[in-house]
Amino acid sequence: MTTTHSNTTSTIACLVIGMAGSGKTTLVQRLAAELSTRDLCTYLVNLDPAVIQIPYEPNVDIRDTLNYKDVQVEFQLGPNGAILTALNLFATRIDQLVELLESREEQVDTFVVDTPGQVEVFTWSSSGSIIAESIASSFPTILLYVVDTPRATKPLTFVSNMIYACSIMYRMQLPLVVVLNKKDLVSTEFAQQWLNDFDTFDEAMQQLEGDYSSNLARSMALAMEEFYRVISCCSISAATGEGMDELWNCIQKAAKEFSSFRNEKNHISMKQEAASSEMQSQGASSSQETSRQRIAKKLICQPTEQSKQITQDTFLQRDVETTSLVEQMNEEEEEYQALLNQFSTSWPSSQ
Ligand SMILES: Nc1nc2c(ncn2[C@@H]2O[C@H](COP(=O)(O)OP(=O)(O)OP(=O)(O)O)[C@@H](O)[C@H]2O)c(=O)[nH]1
Repeated sequence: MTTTHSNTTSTIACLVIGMAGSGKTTLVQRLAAELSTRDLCTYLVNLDPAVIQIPYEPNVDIRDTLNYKDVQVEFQLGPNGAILTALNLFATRIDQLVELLESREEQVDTFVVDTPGQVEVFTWSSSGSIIAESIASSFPTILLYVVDTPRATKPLTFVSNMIYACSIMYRMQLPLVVVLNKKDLVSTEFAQQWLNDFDTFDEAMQQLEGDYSSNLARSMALAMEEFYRVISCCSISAATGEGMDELWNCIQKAAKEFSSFRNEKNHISMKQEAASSEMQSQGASSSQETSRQRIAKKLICQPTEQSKQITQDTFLQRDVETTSLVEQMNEEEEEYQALLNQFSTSWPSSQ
């Protein structure tokens, strides 16, 4: 590393995640190169144990401590199981990684962490959460969710990708930047429009009118509007370097939002703790109260005849439909009561 730490902001940690082949590794390389032209120093961490070649020189490489092939043989696992196990083993040493990063904080502007191609291995595993949470306990940490834009030009694929991004953000409780990659291959304008304006997305969906999946996608896109409001989005080409200014701005903005995400999280857990101690002091009736809330959630999440009907109707009437869903819940008091009894017996009273 030839560059020096700017000392203007505290060191930001970026976790680069995304579907296989979306361009995560290329982005890590590009980001390091771009930031070095601004005299900003990056520190690169590779957490993909199965990658054979990477186009950058990582400062920390999971492959130095774990041999993915040995893990596969030793634990008799398939490729994905071995990646997950390697990550689990690495997570047991996460304190060492964090100590190392902390010791570099003075010299480094940005830690960039490359994650396995199998996105679910990192984002849905305990080890992924442990690694992310440990880094976030020491540095403002953000998620860069890389989208393979040429593969997301169909509304259905696009919305599936966004649902994934949304679920990761809420699971990890970290600010997320959607990075629309490969803009040298396809214009990313369509995606920006779909993110900013539901009507444009709806127009695209009208070509699939009547198809069950199109109704589902519209329904999902509507539900995602809130998520779209809290994320940042930028268009880049990791291959050519186009859009890197915009990306760096988004990273800095997201890092500033990190503390409010954390405060929100603390706020939620404090509220949960307060609710739980109140429940304990109030005894069994409160525990039924909580079960009731859980069941209400369950009923809303389950596809009912009513909700199936909703997916077939125009969403202009969604408020009316939502009201009737609530009414239906009230009508289903009998089923509700049966579920309540079932839950009251199967859930421990402390729940
Ligand atoms: N044209 C173009 N190709 C890109 C871009 N970014 C990445 N690629 C190509 O996309 C392919 C996958 O890129 P990687 O960086 O390996 O993607 P990845 O997400 O790290 O892949 P996995 O780790 O296997 O999931 C490679 O052939 C890259 O050269 C881009 O902005 N434009």
